[in-house]
Amino acid sequence: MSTTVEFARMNGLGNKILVVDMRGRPDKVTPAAAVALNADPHTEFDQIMAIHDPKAEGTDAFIDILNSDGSKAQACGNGTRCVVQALAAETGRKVFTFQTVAGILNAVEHENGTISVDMGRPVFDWDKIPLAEEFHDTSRIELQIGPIDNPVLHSPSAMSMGNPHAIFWVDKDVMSYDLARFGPLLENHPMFPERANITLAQLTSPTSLTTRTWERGAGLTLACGSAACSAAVSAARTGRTGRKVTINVASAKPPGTLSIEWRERDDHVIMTGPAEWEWSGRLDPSTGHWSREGTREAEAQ
Ligand SMILES: N[C@@H](CCC[C@H](N)C(=O)O)C(=O)O
Repeated sequence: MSTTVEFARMNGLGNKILVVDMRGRPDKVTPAAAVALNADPHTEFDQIMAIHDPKAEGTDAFIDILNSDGSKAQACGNGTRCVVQALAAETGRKVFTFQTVAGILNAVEHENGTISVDMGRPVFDWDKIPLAEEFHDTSRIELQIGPIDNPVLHSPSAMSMGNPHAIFWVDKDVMSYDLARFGPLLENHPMFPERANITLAQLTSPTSLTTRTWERGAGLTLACGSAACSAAVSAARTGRTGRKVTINVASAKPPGTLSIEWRERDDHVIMTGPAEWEWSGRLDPSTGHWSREGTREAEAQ
């Protein structure tokens, strides 16, 4: 078994993704390798999407997801679109079914290059999100940050999109909040026993929102797909919008949007947006040592 595997540096609206091809091997990308890759400015990332051989009949691959701190994530919308684009380019196929620890995901690449992922059903039960306290209605839970009589952020919607999310609705530009300061406090708040992804959302029209996210295990990111799905669901659940919205991801690079539909017939959330390949290389999944294909840098590594 070779010590190195192929990987691609990709992004979904700027969310930094490493797609690692682990097919045909029994080992995994280790947390130590993830931390080492993230420590290098050339390979720093938000999530690793490790593609493994399928474990269940009818699926194309098992996807193992790691955050940049080496922890595991159950879902990654932007990363899933990157995996679809990589496998579509390799195989010429357009339709894929993946398995993750959170369940089965169906995805399709459209003629215009955008990719739709069926992210499944959101979960609202407090103990499944999970929250530390019982809430009958998780569309608006008791939680606030800032002065007690004038909180900066308060009453988020909580849900699981496979992974835990808290959506704080704000009236001002999402970029005007000090999310780098509040993000870690809220991610690690005792209310979230498995930590949480923290999103600020602003309603910009009856069919559009702007979002900005502090990711569990990765920090401030340029974009987060499962957070955009959660914001869309929260918007519909709290009566702010209908079930189809455009999400303007505030810090996306290049600027861009996601279309989200919380489908009426089965409550599945369908996310549609772009993915972009940047460069490819090889890495050692146990140490994170890497080389870039076709460059001198590769030989120097
Ligand atoms: N960037 C992702 C979400 C990543 C997972 C998250 N950090 C977690 O630990 O739950 C996306 O696009 O959904």
